[in-house]
Amino acid sequence: MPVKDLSGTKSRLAPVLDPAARAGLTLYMMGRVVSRAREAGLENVGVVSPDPIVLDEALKRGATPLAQKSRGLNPALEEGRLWATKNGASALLVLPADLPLIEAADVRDVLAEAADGSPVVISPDGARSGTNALLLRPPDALPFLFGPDSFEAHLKAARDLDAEARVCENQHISFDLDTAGDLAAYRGEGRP
Ligand SMILES: Nc1nc2c(ncn2[C@@H]2O[C@H](COP(=O)(O)OP(=O)(O)OP(=O)(O)O)[C@@H](O)[C@H]2O)c(=O)[nH]1
Ligand SMILES: C[C@H](OP(=O)(O)O)C(=O)O
Repeated sequence: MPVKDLSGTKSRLAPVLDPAARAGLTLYMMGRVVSRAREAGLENVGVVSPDPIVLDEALKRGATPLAQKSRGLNPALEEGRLWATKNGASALLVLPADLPLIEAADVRDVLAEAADGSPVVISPDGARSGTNALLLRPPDALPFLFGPDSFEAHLKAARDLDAEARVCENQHISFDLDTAGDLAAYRGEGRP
């Protein structure tokens, strides 16, 4: 799980939340995603971040803190991938921190999609433009192409590599909390 520096996190929410609230929201969401991932039975959860407060929270939640040395999301994920392969992982699941509706059953949904040996499973965001979960088996099955239109980019990379990619449509995973509109929708669900 990649988590940005708390001072820069959730910048699209700046019009509606002050910096402390954006940091608090990020810590809350990441802690929750770590716990749900562990509940789903993932053997090892690693959190890659340059932020010591994030890494401390990761440790408290039972994840392995990975101090990010590079800059940017995809390089951060490469650091996570290196950690996973060094530890003998047969598969790697990338989950962002900002999935406030995710439950253990949703994580299991993604894992189940790969149960018959499919090397790539992708869960898109609600607009089908972003990638909200990416399961790779083995961990180097695809390059990381997070950023604008990453859903299509990951599908294309799989096609180019002749790797079968499954799409896991999951309502909870499709909801990433990015904008003021997302925050309003989240609050509308009666969430804290
Ligand atoms: N370690 C690390 N994680 C990142 C980086 N950039 C984004 N992330 C994480 O990647 C996931 C998706 O991030 P985004 O939605 O692009 O960024 P965000 O900070 O949540 O929101 P914005 O600032 O509004 O883009 C979140 O878990 C982020 O914390 C980075 O440079 N390093
Ligand atoms: C990084 C990006 O996430 P978003 O910024 O769209 O939440 C993506 O899904 O590739």
